[in-house]
Amino acid sequence: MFQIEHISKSYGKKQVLNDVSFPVPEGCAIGILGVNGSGKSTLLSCIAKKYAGTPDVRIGYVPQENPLYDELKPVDNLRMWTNKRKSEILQALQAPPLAQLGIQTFLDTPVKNMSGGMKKRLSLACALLDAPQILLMDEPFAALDLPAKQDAMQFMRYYLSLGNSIVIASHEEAVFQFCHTVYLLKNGTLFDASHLPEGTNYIDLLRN
Ligand SMILES: Nc1ncnc2c1ncn2[C@@H]1O[C@H](COP(=O)(O)OP(=O)(O)OP(=O)(O)O)[C@@H](O)[C@H]1O
Repeated sequence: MFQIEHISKSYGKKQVLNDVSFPVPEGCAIGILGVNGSGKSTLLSCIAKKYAGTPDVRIGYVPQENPLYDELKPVDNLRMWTNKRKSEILQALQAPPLAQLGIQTFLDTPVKNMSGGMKKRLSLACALLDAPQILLMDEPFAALDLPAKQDAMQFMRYYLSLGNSIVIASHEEAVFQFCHTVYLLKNGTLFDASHLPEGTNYIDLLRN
């Protein structure tokens, strides 16, 4: 089990994260829930920065906005994220878990001609190239239609079944149905919201 430890972040005088720590058990999905501006994206990007290049764990990060270069085709975008050679990337795209994303079906399409769903899949592939054990996903379902959401969830379940873990930041209630642990991020602190009192839901939790 990996432990995320002591993440703090301020912008000027405003403290967004106050010594946030939480465990990431293998094979588990962890949801970070919070209202707009509560610091979800800040938390994921701080985790990605803090543990980049550490020998203890490999972490992949899929930011909210796609990190792709519009003029480039998929393989050239993927090359920006790894030391792998082009032939190794093409090989990786054909093996699980990357094969599940179906990037091979649009290898000749420049990013500027892709749909939102294709861009999301390619962004995910960028984060997965170096076989991370923990995947940080910021609003993974934003702008996806219902079938694409279902495909994304199916992929995430498969990725978890390999013993990997996912930390998801979102305000979509549906995301949390398959999360093993859900935290509410409020005033810079995480509260365990995995077991809601009877009769309450996540919207009540966010409002209070
Ligand atoms: N680069 C920055 N400079 C100054 N303040 C920032 C910066 N980035 C974020 N903030 C502020 O930090 C707080 C947390 O922002 P963040 O984007 O992490 O929240 P969020 O929970 O991900 O929001 P949303 O749900 O709207 O995506 C907000 O008040 C935001 O205005």
